[in-house]
Amino acid sequence: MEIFKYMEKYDYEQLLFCQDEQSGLKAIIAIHDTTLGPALGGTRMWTYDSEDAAIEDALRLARGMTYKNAAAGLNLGGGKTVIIGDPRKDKNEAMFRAFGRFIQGLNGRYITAEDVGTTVADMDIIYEETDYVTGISPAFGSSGNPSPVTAYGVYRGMKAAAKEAFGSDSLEGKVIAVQGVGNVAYNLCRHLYEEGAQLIVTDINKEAVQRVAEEFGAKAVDPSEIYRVDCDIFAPCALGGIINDETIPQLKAKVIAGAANNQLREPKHGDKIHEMGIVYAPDYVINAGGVINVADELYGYNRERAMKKVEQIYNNIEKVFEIAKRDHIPTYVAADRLAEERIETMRKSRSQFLQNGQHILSRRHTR
Ligand SMILES: NC(=O)c1ccc[n+]([C@@H]2O[C@H](COP(=O)([O-])OP(=O)(O)OC[C@H]3O[C@@H](n4cnc5c(N)ncnc54)[C@H](O)[C@@H]3O)[C@@H](O)[C@H]2O)c1
Ligand SMILES: CC(C)C[C@H](N)C(=O)O
Repeated sequence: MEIFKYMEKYDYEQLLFCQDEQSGLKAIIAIHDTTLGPALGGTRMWTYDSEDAAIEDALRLARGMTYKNAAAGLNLGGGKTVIIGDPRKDKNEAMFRAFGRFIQGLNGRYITAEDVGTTVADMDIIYEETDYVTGISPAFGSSGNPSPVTAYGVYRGMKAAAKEAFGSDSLEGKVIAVQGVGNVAYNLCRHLYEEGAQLIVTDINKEAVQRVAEEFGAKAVDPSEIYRVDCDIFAPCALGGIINDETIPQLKAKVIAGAANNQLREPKHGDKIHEMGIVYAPDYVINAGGVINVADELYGYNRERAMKKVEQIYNNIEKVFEIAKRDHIPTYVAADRLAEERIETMRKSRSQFLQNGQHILSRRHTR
Protein backbone atom coordinates (compact mmCIF):
# COMPACT_ATOMS: atom_id res chain seq x y z
CA MET A 1 0.00 0.00 0.00
CA GLU A 2 1.33 3.46 -0.89
CA ILE A 3 0.50 5.11 2.39
CA PHE A 4 1.34 8.75 1.64
CA LYS A 5 -0.46 8.56 -1.69
CA TYR A 6 -3.60 7.30 0.08
CA MET A 7 -3.25 9.92 2.82
CA GLU A 8 -2.86 12.67 0.24
CA LYS A 9 -5.86 11.49 -1.74
CA TYR A 10 -8.23 11.94 1.22
CA ASP A 11 -6.17 14.57 3.06
CA TYR A 12 -5.31 12.64 6.24
CA GLU A 13 -3.36 14.50 8.90
CA GLN A 14 -1.53 11.75 10.78
CA LEU A 15 -0.96 8.01 11.04
CA LEU A 16 0.75 6.47 14.07
CA PHE A 17 2.07 2.97 14.72
CA CYS A 18 2.24 1.99 18.40
CA GLN A 19 4.12 -1.14 19.51
CA ASP A 20 4.70 -2.64 22.94
CA GLU A 21 6.46 -5.96 22.87
CA GLN A 22 5.77 -6.99 26.47
CA SER A 23 1.98 -6.70 26.20
CA GLY A 24 1.75 -7.56 22.50
CA LEU A 25 0.20 -4.22 21.59
CA LYS A 26 0.19 -3.41 17.90
CA ALA A 27 -2.04 -0.39 17.36
CA ILE A 28 -2.55 1.96 14.46
CA ILE A 29 -4.05 5.37 15.20
CA ALA A 30 -5.33 7.32 12.22
CA ILE A 31 -6.23 10.99 12.55
CA HIS A 32 -8.09 12.23 9.53
CA ASP A 33 -9.13 15.81 10.19
CA THR A 34 -9.14 18.06 13.25
CA THR A 35 -10.72 21.16 11.72
CA LEU A 36 -13.77 20.94 13.97
CA GLY A 37 -11.88 19.82 17.08
CA PRO A 38 -9.90 16.88 18.50
CA ALA A 39 -10.34 13.64 16.58
CA LEU A 40 -12.81 11.36 18.40
CA GLY A 41 -13.30 7.78 17.26
CA GLY A 42 -13.35 4.32 18.75
CA THR A 43 -10.75 1.56 19.00
CA ARG A 44 -11.43 -1.58 16.99
CA MET A 45 -9.71 -4.85 17.91
CA TRP A 46 -9.68 -7.36 15.11
CA THR A 47 -7.61 -10.14 13.55
CA TYR A 48 -6.56 -8.64 10.25
CA ASP A 49 -5.27 -10.77 7.39
CA SER A 50 -2.38 -8.38 6.83
CA GLU A 51 -0.86 -5.14 8.15
CA ASP A 52 -2.03 -3.38 5.00
CA ALA A 53 -5.61 -4.45 5.72
CA ALA A 54 -5.32 -3.03 9.26
CA ILE A 55 -3.87 0.27 8.04
CA GLU A 56 -6.55 0.60 5.40
CA ASP A 57 -9.30 -0.11 7.93
CA ALA A 58 -7.91 2.48 10.39
CA LEU A 59 -7.69 5.12 7.66
CA ARG A 60 -11.13 4.40 6.21
CA LEU A 61 -12.81 4.35 9.62
CA ALA A 62 -11.06 7.55 10.74
CA ARG A 63 -12.34 9.43 7.70
CA GLY A 64 -15.80 8.05 8.39
CA MET A 65 -15.62 9.57 11.88
CA THR A 66 -14.76 13.01 10.45
CA TYR A 67 -17.97 12.88 8.43
CA LYS A 68 -20.01 11.32 11.24
CA ASN A 69 -18.96 13.91 13.81
CA ALA A 70 -19.41 16.82 11.40
CA ALA A 71 -22.87 15.71 10.24
CA ALA A 72 -23.94 15.14 13.87
CA GLY A 73 -23.08 18.76 14.67
CA LEU A 74 -20.25 17.84 17.06
CA ASN A 75 -17.22 20.08 17.47
CA LEU A 76 -14.94 17.13 16.91
CA GLY A 77 -12.73 15.81 14.16
CA GLY A 78 -12.34 12.25 12.99
CA GLY A 79 -9.94 9.52 14.04
CA LYS A 80 -9.91 5.83 14.80
CA THR A 81 -7.60 3.14 16.14
CA VAL A 82 -7.25 -0.47 15.20
CA ILE A 83 -5.49 -2.92 17.48
CA ILE A 84 -4.31 -6.03 15.68
CA GLY A 85 -5.35 -9.11 17.63
CA ASP A 86 -8.17 -11.41 18.63
CA PRO A 87 -10.37 -9.65 21.21
CA ARG A 88 -11.35 -13.02 22.71
CA LYS A 89 -7.76 -14.20 23.29
CA ASP A 90 -5.17 -11.46 23.00
CA LYS A 91 -6.35 -8.74 25.40
CA ASN A 92 -4.51 -7.94 28.60
CA GLU A 93 -4.38 -5.09 31.07
CA ALA A 94 -0.83 -4.06 30.16
CA MET A 95 -1.86 -3.75 26.50
CA PHE A 96 -4.56 -1.16 27.21
CA ARG A 97 -2.32 0.66 29.71
CA ALA A 98 0.41 0.92 27.06
CA PHE A 99 -2.17 2.08 24.52
CA GLY A 100 -3.42 4.71 26.99
CA ARG A 101 0.12 6.10 27.32
CA PHE A 102 0.40 6.43 23.55
CA ILE A 103 -2.90 8.32 23.47
CA GLN A 104 -1.69 10.57 26.29
CA GLY A 105 1.37 11.39 24.18
CA LEU A 106 -0.91 12.90 21.56
CA ASN A 107 -1.95 15.49 24.10
CA GLY A 108 -5.64 15.55 23.14
CA ARG A 109 -5.35 15.44 19.35
CA TYR A 110 -7.09 12.04 19.53
CA ILE A 111 -9.76 10.80 21.96
CA THR A 112 -10.82 7.17 21.96
CA ALA A 113 -13.92 5.09 22.86
CA GLU A 114 -15.36 1.62 22.16
CA ASP A 115 -15.70 0.01 18.77
CA VAL A 116 -16.04 -3.58 17.57
CA GLY A 117 -13.93 -5.82 19.84
CA THR A 118 -13.47 -3.36 22.71
CA THR A 119 -15.57 -2.79 25.82
CA VAL A 120 -16.26 -0.37 28.66
CA ALA A 121 -13.82 -2.41 30.82
CA ASP A 122 -11.06 -1.78 28.24
CA MET A 123 -11.82 1.95 28.27
CA ASP A 124 -11.62 1.97 32.06
CA ILE A 125 -8.08 0.57 31.85
CA ILE A 126 -7.08 3.20 29.27
CA TYR A 127 -8.47 5.82 31.65
CA GLU A 128 -5.78 4.83 34.16
CA GLU A 129 -3.25 6.42 31.81
CA THR A 130 -5.08 9.22 30.04
CA ASP A 131 -8.11 11.50 30.23
CA TYR A 132 -8.46 11.31 26.45
CA VAL A 133 -10.88 8.38 26.56
CA THR A 134 -14.69 8.26 26.64
CA GLY A 135 -17.30 5.54 27.01
CA ILE A 136 -15.92 4.75 30.46
CA SER A 137 -17.99 3.32 33.32
CA PRO A 138 -20.97 5.19 34.76
CA ALA A 139 -19.17 4.65 38.11
CA PHE A 140 -16.78 7.41 36.98
CA GLY A 141 -19.74 9.66 36.14
CA SER A 142 -19.43 8.73 32.48
CA SER A 143 -21.72 7.35 29.80
CA GLY A 144 -20.73 3.67 29.67
CA ASN A 145 -21.64 1.37 26.78
CA PRO A 146 -22.63 3.45 23.71
CA SER A 147 -24.52 0.65 21.91
CA PRO A 148 -28.03 1.17 23.38
CA VAL A 149 -27.81 4.87 22.52
CA THR A 150 -26.62 4.09 19.00
CA ALA A 151 -29.65 1.81 18.72
CA TYR A 152 -32.01 4.56 19.82
CA GLY A 153 -30.51 6.92 17.23
CA VAL A 154 -30.92 4.29 14.50
CA TYR A 155 -34.54 3.83 15.57
CA ARG A 156 -35.15 7.60 15.31
CA GLY A 157 -33.42 7.79 11.92
CA MET A 158 -35.38 4.79 10.67
CA LYS A 159 -38.62 6.57 11.51
CA ALA A 160 -37.51 9.61 9.48
CA ALA A 161 -36.67 7.31 6.56
CA ALA A 162 -40.06 5.56 6.88
CA LYS A 163 -41.77 8.95 6.69
CA GLU A 164 -39.90 9.72 3.48
CA ALA A 165 -40.76 6.36 1.91
CA PHE A 166 -44.26 5.64 3.22
CA GLY A 167 -45.62 9.09 4.17
CA SER A 168 -45.81 8.22 7.89
CA ASP A 169 -43.09 7.63 10.44
CA SER A 170 -45.04 4.93 12.23
CA LEU A 171 -43.31 1.55 12.18
CA GLU A 172 -46.35 -0.29 13.45
CA GLY A 173 -47.02 -3.30 11.21
CA LYS A 174 -43.90 -2.68 9.12
CA VAL A 175 -41.84 -5.75 8.29
CA ILE A 176 -38.21 -5.06 9.18
CA ALA A 177 -35.32 -7.36 8.27
CA VAL A 178 -32.37 -7.00 10.64
CA GLN A 179 -28.94 -8.33 9.71
CA GLY A 180 -26.88 -9.05 12.84
CA VAL A 181 -28.48 -8.88 16.27
CA GLY A 182 -25.48 -7.94 18.40
CA ASN A 183 -25.08 -5.07 20.89
CA VAL A 184 -26.75 -2.38 18.81
CA ALA A 185 -29.37 -4.41 16.97
CA TYR A 186 -30.64 -6.23 20.05
CA ASN A 187 -31.61 -2.84 21.49
CA LEU A 188 -32.91 -1.65 18.12
CA CYS A 189 -35.15 -4.73 17.91
CA ARG A 190 -36.59 -3.87 21.33
CA HIS A 191 -37.63 -0.39 20.14
CA LEU A 192 -39.10 -1.81 16.93
CA TYR A 193 -40.98 -4.55 18.78
CA GLU A 194 -42.39 -2.01 21.24
CA GLU A 195 -43.72 0.01 18.32
CA GLY A 196 -45.42 -3.02 16.79
CA ALA A 197 -43.08 -3.85 13.91
CA GLN A 198 -42.69 -7.42 12.67
CA LEU A 199 -39.09 -8.58 12.78
CA ILE A 200 -37.15 -10.94 10.55
CA VAL A 201 -33.62 -11.43 11.85
CA THR A 202 -30.39 -13.22 11.16
CA ASP A 203 -26.99 -13.64 12.79
CA ILE A 204 -24.12 -16.10 12.58
CA ASN A 205 -24.44 -16.34 16.35
CA LYS A 206 -27.38 -18.69 17.01
CA GLU A 207 -27.80 -17.64 20.66
CA ALA A 208 -28.17 -14.00 19.67
CA VAL A 209 -30.91 -14.97 17.19
CA GLN A 210 -32.68 -17.13 19.74
CA ARG A 211 -32.76 -14.27 22.23
CA VAL A 212 -34.54 -11.84 19.89
CA ALA A 213 -36.83 -14.60 18.63
CA GLU A 214 -37.90 -15.36 22.20
CA GLU A 215 -38.08 -11.80 23.52
CA PHE A 216 -39.47 -9.97 20.50
CA GLY A 217 -41.21 -12.69 18.48
CA ALA A 218 -38.73 -12.29 15.62
CA LYS A 219 -38.67 -14.80 12.77
CA ALA A 220 -35.18 -16.17 12.13
CA VAL A 221 -33.67 -16.79 8.70
CA ASP A 222 -30.31 -17.99 7.46
CA PRO A 223 -27.62 -15.28 7.04
CA SER A 224 -27.61 -15.76 3.27
CA GLU A 225 -31.40 -15.27 3.04
CA ILE A 226 -31.76 -11.92 4.75
CA TYR A 227 -31.30 -9.82 1.58
CA ARG A 228 -34.17 -11.42 -0.30
CA VAL A 229 -36.86 -11.64 2.38
CA ASP A 230 -40.11 -9.76 1.76
CA CYS A 231 -39.86 -6.68 3.94
CA ASP A 232 -40.45 -2.93 4.06
CA ILE A 233 -37.16 -1.98 5.69
CA PHE A 234 -33.73 -3.59 5.61
CA ALA A 235 -31.55 -2.79 8.63
CA PRO A 236 -27.88 -3.80 8.18
CA CYS A 237 -26.41 -4.04 11.68
CA ALA A 238 -23.46 -6.40 11.24
CA LEU A 239 -20.80 -5.79 8.64
CA GLY A 240 -19.66 -3.15 6.20
CA GLY A 241 -19.77 -3.52 2.39
CA ILE A 242 -23.04 -5.47 2.36
CA ILE A 243 -24.73 -3.26 -0.26
CA ASN A 244 -22.99 -4.51 -3.35
CA ASP A 245 -23.40 -6.09 -6.80
CA GLU A 246 -24.50 -9.45 -5.38
CA THR A 247 -26.97 -8.20 -2.76
CA ILE A 248 -28.67 -5.27 -4.52
CA PRO A 249 -30.61 -7.42 -7.06
CA GLN A 250 -32.03 -9.46 -4.15
CA LEU A 251 -33.37 -6.51 -2.14
CA LYS A 252 -37.14 -6.08 -1.82
CA ALA A 253 -37.07 -3.38 0.85
CA LYS A 254 -38.13 0.19 0.12
CA VAL A 255 -35.88 1.56 2.87
CA ILE A 256 -32.33 0.77 4.02
CA ALA A 257 -31.65 2.05 7.53
CA GLY A 258 -29.24 0.34 9.90
CA ALA A 259 -26.31 0.69 12.27
CA ALA A 260 -23.41 -0.86 10.34
CA ASN A 261 -20.53 1.39 9.32
CA ASN A 262 -19.54 1.65 5.63
CA GLN A 263 -22.61 -0.18 4.28
CA LEU A 264 -22.00 0.70 0.61
CA ARG A 265 -19.20 -1.43 -0.80
CA GLU A 266 -18.49 1.30 -3.36
CA PRO A 267 -20.07 4.68 -4.19
CA LYS A 268 -21.61 3.18 -7.33
CA HIS A 269 -23.79 1.01 -5.11
CA GLY A 270 -25.25 4.13 -3.52
CA ASP A 271 -26.06 5.37 -7.03
CA LYS A 272 -27.68 2.06 -7.91
CA ILE A 273 -30.06 1.94 -4.93
CA HIS A 274 -30.92 5.59 -5.57
CA GLU A 275 -31.90 4.72 -9.18
CA MET A 276 -34.03 1.86 -7.84
CA GLY A 277 -35.95 4.34 -5.67
CA ILE A 278 -34.80 2.82 -2.38
CA VAL A 279 -34.69 5.35 0.45
CA TYR A 280 -31.22 5.03 1.97
CA ALA A 281 -30.50 6.58 5.38
CA PRO A 282 -26.72 7.16 5.18
CA ASP A 283 -24.88 5.00 7.71
CA TYR A 284 -22.77 7.58 9.46
CA VAL A 285 -25.71 9.95 9.94
CA ILE A 286 -28.11 7.35 11.34
CA ASN A 287 -25.55 5.54 13.55
CA ALA A 288 -24.10 8.64 15.27
CA GLY A 289 -25.95 8.10 18.57
CA GLY A 290 -23.02 6.37 20.25
CA VAL A 291 -20.49 9.03 19.43
CA ILE A 292 -22.93 11.82 20.34
CA ASN A 293 -23.40 10.14 23.72
CA VAL A 294 -19.71 9.59 24.51
CA ALA A 295 -18.82 13.08 23.24
CA ASP A 296 -21.04 14.55 25.92
CA GLU A 297 -18.55 13.27 28.52
CA LEU A 298 -16.18 16.01 27.35
CA TYR A 299 -18.58 18.55 28.89
CA GLY A 300 -19.25 16.48 32.05
CA TYR A 301 -21.75 13.78 31.11
CA ASN A 302 -25.41 14.74 31.20
CA ARG A 303 -27.67 12.00 29.85
CA GLU A 304 -30.65 14.26 29.23
CA ARG A 305 -28.56 16.67 27.17
CA ALA A 306 -26.96 13.80 25.24
CA MET A 307 -30.31 12.12 24.47
CA LYS A 308 -31.74 15.42 23.19
CA LYS A 309 -28.92 15.51 20.67
CA VAL A 310 -29.49 11.88 19.75
CA GLU A 311 -33.18 12.68 19.08
CA GLN A 312 -31.91 15.13 16.46
CA ILE A 313 -30.79 12.21 14.27
CA TYR A 314 -34.38 12.22 12.99
CA ASN A 315 -33.91 15.84 11.82
CA ASN A 316 -30.41 15.16 10.49
CA ILE A 317 -31.77 12.36 8.29
CA GLU A 318 -34.56 14.68 7.11
CA LYS A 319 -31.93 17.33 6.31
CA VAL A 320 -30.03 14.80 4.18
CA PHE A 321 -33.21 13.93 2.26
CA GLU A 322 -33.85 17.65 1.67
CA ILE A 323 -30.35 18.22 0.28
CA ALA A 324 -30.71 15.12 -1.93
CA LYS A 325 -33.94 16.44 -3.38
CA ARG A 326 -32.69 20.02 -3.70
CA ASP A 327 -29.51 19.02 -5.53
CA HIS A 328 -30.90 15.93 -7.34
CA ILE A 329 -28.28 13.63 -5.82
CA PRO A 330 -28.29 10.29 -3.97
CA THR A 331 -28.60 10.52 -0.20
CA TYR A 332 -25.07 9.24 0.45
CA VAL A 333 -23.71 12.18 -1.56
CA ALA A 334 -26.07 14.55 0.24
CA ALA A 335 -24.71 13.36 3.60
CA ASP A 336 -21.14 14.04 2.47
CA ARG A 337 -22.21 17.49 1.32
CA LEU A 338 -23.80 18.23 4.70
CA ALA A 339 -20.59 17.25 6.53
CA GLU A 340 -18.18 18.91 4.09
CA GLU A 341 -20.12 22.18 4.08
CA ARG A 342 -19.91 22.36 7.87
CA ILE A 343 -16.18 21.58 7.92
CA GLU A 344 -15.44 24.17 5.22
CA THR A 345 -17.47 26.89 6.94
CA MET A 346 -15.70 26.26 10.24
CA ARG A 347 -12.27 26.03 8.57
CA LYS A 348 -12.73 29.52 7.15
CA SER A 349 -14.03 31.10 10.32
CA ARG A 350 -11.37 29.42 12.45
CA SER A 351 -8.35 30.22 10.33
CA GLN A 352 -9.04 33.93 9.94
CA PHE A 353 -8.01 35.19 13.33
CA LEU A 354 -6.02 32.51 15.10
CA GLN A 355 -2.28 32.02 15.48
CA ASN A 356 -0.83 29.47 17.91
CA GLY A 357 -4.36 28.95 19.13
CA GLN A 358 -4.71 32.62 20.08
CA HIS A 359 -6.50 35.48 18.44
CA ILE A 360 -3.94 37.36 16.35
CA LEU A 361 -4.68 40.56 18.23
CA SER A 362 -4.29 38.96 21.67
CA ARG A 363 -0.50 39.48 21.59
CA ARG A 364 -1.12 43.21 21.85
CA HIS A 365 -2.32 42.71 25.39
CA THR A 366 0.72 40.70 26.49
CA ARG A 367 3.40 43.08 25.23
N1 LIG B 1 -21.74 -0.18 19.03
C1 LIG B 1 -21.94 1.06 18.63
O1 LIG B 1 -22.26 1.96 19.42
C2 LIG B 1 -21.84 1.39 17.16
C3 LIG B 1 -21.87 2.72 16.76
C4 LIG B 1 -21.83 3.01 15.38
C5 LIG B 1 -21.74 1.99 14.47
N2 LIG B 1 -21.70 0.70 14.88
C6 LIG B 1 -21.61 -0.36 13.87
O2 LIG B 1 -22.79 -1.18 13.98
C7 LIG B 1 -22.47 -2.54 13.66
C8 LIG B 1 -22.87 -3.42 14.83
O3 LIG B 1 -22.17 -3.02 15.97
P1 LIG B 1 -22.31 -3.82 17.35
O4 LIG B 1 -21.61 -3.01 18.38
O5 LIG B 1 -23.72 -4.21 17.54
O6 LIG B 1 -21.43 -5.09 17.02
P2 LIG B 1 -21.64 -6.58 17.56
O7 LIG B 1 -20.35 -7.28 17.25
O8 LIG B 1 -22.15 -6.60 18.95
O9 LIG B 1 -22.80 -7.15 16.63
C9 LIG B 1 -22.62 -7.54 15.31
C10 LIG B 1 -23.39 -8.83 15.11
O10 LIG B 1 -23.31 -9.17 13.74
C11 LIG B 1 -23.17 -10.59 13.65
N3 LIG B 1 -22.61 -10.94 12.35
C12 LIG B 1 -21.31 -10.91 11.94
N4 LIG B 1 -21.23 -11.35 10.68
C13 LIG B 1 -22.47 -11.64 10.27
C14 LIG B 1 -23.03 -12.13 9.06
N5 LIG B 1 -22.27 -12.42 8.01
N6 LIG B 1 -24.37 -12.31 8.99
C15 LIG B 1 -25.15 -12.05 10.06
N7 LIG B 1 -24.68 -11.60 11.23
C16 LIG B 1 -23.36 -11.39 11.33
C17 LIG B 1 -22.28 -10.94 14.83
O11 LIG B 1 -22.40 -12.31 15.17
C18 LIG B 1 -22.82 -10.01 15.90
O12 LIG B 1 -23.84 -10.61 16.67
C19 LIG B 1 -20.97 -2.55 13.34
O13 LIG B 1 -20.82 -2.39 11.95
C20 LIG B 1 -20.44 -1.30 14.04
O14 LIG B 1 -19.29 -0.78 13.42
C21 LIG B 1 -21.75 0.36 16.21
C1 LIG C 1 -16.89 6.76 19.61
C2 LIG C 1 -17.60 5.47 19.37
C3 LIG C 1 -18.80 5.35 20.17
C4 LIG C 1 -17.74 5.32 17.91
C5 LIG C 1 -18.53 4.15 17.37
N1 LIG C 1 -17.80 2.92 17.48
C6 LIG C 1 -18.86 4.52 15.95
O1 LIG C 1 -18.46 3.87 15.02
O2 LIG C 1 -19.56 5.49 15.75
